[in-house]
Amino acid sequence: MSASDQQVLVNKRLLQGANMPAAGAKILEHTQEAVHQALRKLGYPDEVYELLKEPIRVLTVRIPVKMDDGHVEVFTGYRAQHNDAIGPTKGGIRFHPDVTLEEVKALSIWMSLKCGIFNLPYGGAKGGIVCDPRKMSLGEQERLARGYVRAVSQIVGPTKDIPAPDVYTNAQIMAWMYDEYSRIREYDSPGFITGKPVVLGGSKGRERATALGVCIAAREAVRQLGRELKDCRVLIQGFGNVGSNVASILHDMGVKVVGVSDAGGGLYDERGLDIPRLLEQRDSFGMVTPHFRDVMPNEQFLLQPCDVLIPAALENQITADNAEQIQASVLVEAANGPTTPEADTILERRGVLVVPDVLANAGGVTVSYFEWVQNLQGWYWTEEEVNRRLEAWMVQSLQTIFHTAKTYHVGLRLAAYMVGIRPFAEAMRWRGWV
Ligand SMILES: NC(=O)C1=CN([C@@H]2O[C@H](COP(=O)(O)OP(=O)(O)OC[C@H]3O[C@@H](n4cnc5c(N)ncnc54)[C@H](O)[C@@H]3O)[C@@H](O)[C@H]2O)C=CC1
Ligand SMILES: O=C(O)CCC(=O)C(=O)O
Repeated sequence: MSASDQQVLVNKRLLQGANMPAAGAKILEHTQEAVHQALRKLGYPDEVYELLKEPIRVLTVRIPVKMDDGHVEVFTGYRAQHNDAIGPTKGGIRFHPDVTLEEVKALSIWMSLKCGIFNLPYGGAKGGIVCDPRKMSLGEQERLARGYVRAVSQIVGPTKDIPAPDVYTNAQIMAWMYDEYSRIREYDSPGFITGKPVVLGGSKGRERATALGVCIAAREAVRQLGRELKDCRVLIQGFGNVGSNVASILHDMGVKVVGVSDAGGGLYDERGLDIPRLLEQRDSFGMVTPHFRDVMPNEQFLLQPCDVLIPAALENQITADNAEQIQASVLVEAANGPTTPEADTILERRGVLVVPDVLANAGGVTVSYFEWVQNLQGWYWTEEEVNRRLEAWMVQSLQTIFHTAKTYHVGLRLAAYMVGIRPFAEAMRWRGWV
């Protein structure tokens, strides 16, 4: 990429940054509309929607952190708990400069939908801190992670709300948070958080679980079109926890991965990329393109020839601006919210099969649930057991959504919202809330 191309990208990014509150509000609005539509289709009255359209609890916190140069920086963080009618709430914590309250609220609703689809005994939650960990030392990240736990400690816990990793957070950050929470409570509490290192009670298989679920979803979706995944060319946007593990699993399955990208742009080779080499070169923030000169802008990357496109980065990547030109016939949403509603309409008209995020990427929270169960029992499973259960739960949930879509003559996204939201409406009714 030339220096002027890079400058255009930087300017675009800055502009996107300036628009973040509006983008977050739009995501929340669209999520609310979809939840409303699903509830109406199921025949629930509007008072059910009134309670489900916003999280029942949201906490905004200010976290002072002593930076390495001695000055104190104050970070803003959020925790949104969507609904606790079924059980404690559950969902990841994101460290990212573009985090907004509205985005975190929408993400908490999506977490409820995932838990509903997979019959997990949880409601959804999500956390976020407005920060850029790529520009912070490990010590600064640790102080921020511990400060966040102190700030939200009243509303989280193994029977209240159980966090996990998300964008730019990982097993190390979960370990610091677990340690801080255990110190505050004065007892060891591994069930407080999932996605921990295995030696601290993390589940075997959790690190790859989201990606494994995505690959199973891709395999089953392609079969719906009468094809096999091993005969498809796959393009993956994002090379972090999810994207890189998707690439690794597909490579092991003998599938040709023709493109991968990160925040710096994309790499494409129609003969298939050397995935093991890219995995070795990738850094802890999912960057691999700095090792290459022939890097294309992300906008161009998404339009490259492929059969299956797997967005595994951030929201709003497939939009009305590029949906007409996307070449894939199957799109599997590994990221949360990668497709805008306008793009969804275009893709549906074009006959592209879209497996929605709340179905495709819920392997992560499913194995987080397995981790929590193992922590509560003190009885740990082998990786084979974890993967076998995940495979069975994924296939069952995919079949349920395909079947619901056919029965109600709706698209997969609306079917997923219907299946995901129904348990909350029912639980609230039994409890006498509505
Ligand atoms: N980690 C998990 O278990 C789960 C993650 N997800 C979702 O999957 C997505 C990715 O999450 P992780 O892999 O955990 O995050 P990560 O922080 O490990 O990786 C993010 C990747 O996206 C890339 N990226 C950032 N901005 C980009 C841009 N503008 N264009 C292209 N690439 C860009 C980064 O360079 C990096 O490769 C997010 O939407 C997350 O919410 C969903 C379910 C579970
Ligand atoms: O593992 C979890 O509990 C939540 C993962 C997550 O944040 C997500 O699915 O978006």
